[in-house]
Amino acid sequence: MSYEKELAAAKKAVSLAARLSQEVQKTLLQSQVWTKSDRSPVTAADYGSQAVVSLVLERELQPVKLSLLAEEETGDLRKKGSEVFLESITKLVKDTLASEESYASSPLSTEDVLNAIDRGKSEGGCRGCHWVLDPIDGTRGFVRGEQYAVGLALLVEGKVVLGVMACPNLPLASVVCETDKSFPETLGCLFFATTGLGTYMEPLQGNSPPQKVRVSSNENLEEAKFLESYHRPIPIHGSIAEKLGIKALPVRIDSQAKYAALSRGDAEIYLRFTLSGHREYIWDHAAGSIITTEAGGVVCDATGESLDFSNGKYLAHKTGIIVTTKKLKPLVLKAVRESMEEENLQF
Ligand SMILES: Nc1ncnc2c1ncn2[C@@H]1O[C@H](COP(=O)(O)O)[C@@H](OP(=O)(O)O)[C@H]1O
Ligand SMILES: [Mg+2]
Ligand SMILES: [Mg+2]
Ligand SMILES: [Mg+2]
Repeated sequence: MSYEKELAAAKKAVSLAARLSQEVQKTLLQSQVWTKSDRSPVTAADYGSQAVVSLVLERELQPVKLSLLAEEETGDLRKKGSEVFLESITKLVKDTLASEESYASSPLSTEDVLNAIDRGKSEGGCRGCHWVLDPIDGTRGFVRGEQYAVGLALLVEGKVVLGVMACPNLPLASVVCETDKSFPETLGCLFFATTGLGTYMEPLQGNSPPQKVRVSSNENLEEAKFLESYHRPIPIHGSIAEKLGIKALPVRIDSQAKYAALSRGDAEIYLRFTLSGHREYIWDHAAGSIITTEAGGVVCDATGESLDFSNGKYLAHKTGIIVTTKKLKPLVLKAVRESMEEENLQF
C-alpha cells in the first residue's frame, strides 16, 4: 500500500507545527514554562503543536476518522487560572493556520483548540491505523534554545509505516563535526520516511528538493561517534563506548533529533539506557525509528530485538535502546552484553 496522501498530510502538519514552535522559542520566558504532574516541563508550543497537527490531519484526511495517540492532555489547561495561557495558545494556533493559504479563514475558539488536543487520546494498539505524535520532543532542549523535534508517525496493525520529523534547530550539515563558525549555519531540517521507500531530508525553509539519506558506512570504531540524551550521563554508556574502542566523547543532544542525525551519517551509535526505570513512550521513538531503519540503520533493545509499538502508549522492550548501523550491530550488542554483566544489570 502507498501512503502518499498520509505523507503529504503529515509533512504539512509537522511543518506548520514546527513554524508555531519557532515563534514560541523566539520569545519564551522561564515563567511561561509549566510543570506537569510528572515534573516534566511543558510550554505553549507543546500544546499548540499538538492542536495544529490534530487539526491539519483531520482536515487533510477527512472523511477518515482520525485516531491520534499524542503526549499532551488538557487537564491543566481546563483548570481555573489557565485562561490567559489557553488564550495565548489559541492565538498561536490561529496565527499558524492563517499563515497557510488554504486554512486562512477558519474560525477557531479555545474550545476547538482543547478538543483538537484531546483528540490525541487514542490508545493505539495492534489493530487498525493510529497516528503517534510527540508535539515537542525534547522540551528541555526547546526551553534552552537548543535541539528539539516534532515527531509524527503512522502505525498500521502495530507497525510504524511512515514517519515525519522536523528538527528546527538542526544544521543541514552534520551536528557532530566542527564546522567553520565564521559562516552562518543553515538550520532546520525536515526528515521523512515511508516503509520500503527510504528516508529523505529537506530544509524546513525554502523549496529545495528532498535528498535521500543513508546511515554511515564507517566500520572503524576508533573514528565512530556516539550520541546520547542531554539530560544526565548514564555510566553504562561510557563503559560500552570504551569496550568498542570509541575515542570521541559522546555528543549529547535532546530529542529524536538523535535518530535523524544518525540516519544521515552524523554518528554511528545512539545509546539510550535509563537510570530510573523510566518506561519509554512510543511517541519518543516512533518517527525516529522508521527514519533510521529506512536509512539502513537498526533500532533494537539490549537483546537485539526490534522495538514493539503495538502495546498502547508504552514501548514493550527489554532494557536499553540501541540505534546503530547494520554492520556495527553485532559488535555493539556484544559490548552491551559484557557491560551489563559487569554492572549486574538484567535484560
Ligand atoms: N527520566 C527519564 N528517563 C528517560 N526518558 C525520560 C525521562 N524523563 C522524560 N523522559 C522522556 O525523554 C524524552 C526526551 O528524550 P531525550 O532525553 O532523548 O531528549 C522526553 O520527551 P518530551 O521532551 O517530549 O517530554 C520524555 O518523554
Ligand atoms: Mg518526547
Ligand atoms: Mg514531548
Ligand atoms: Mg514532555
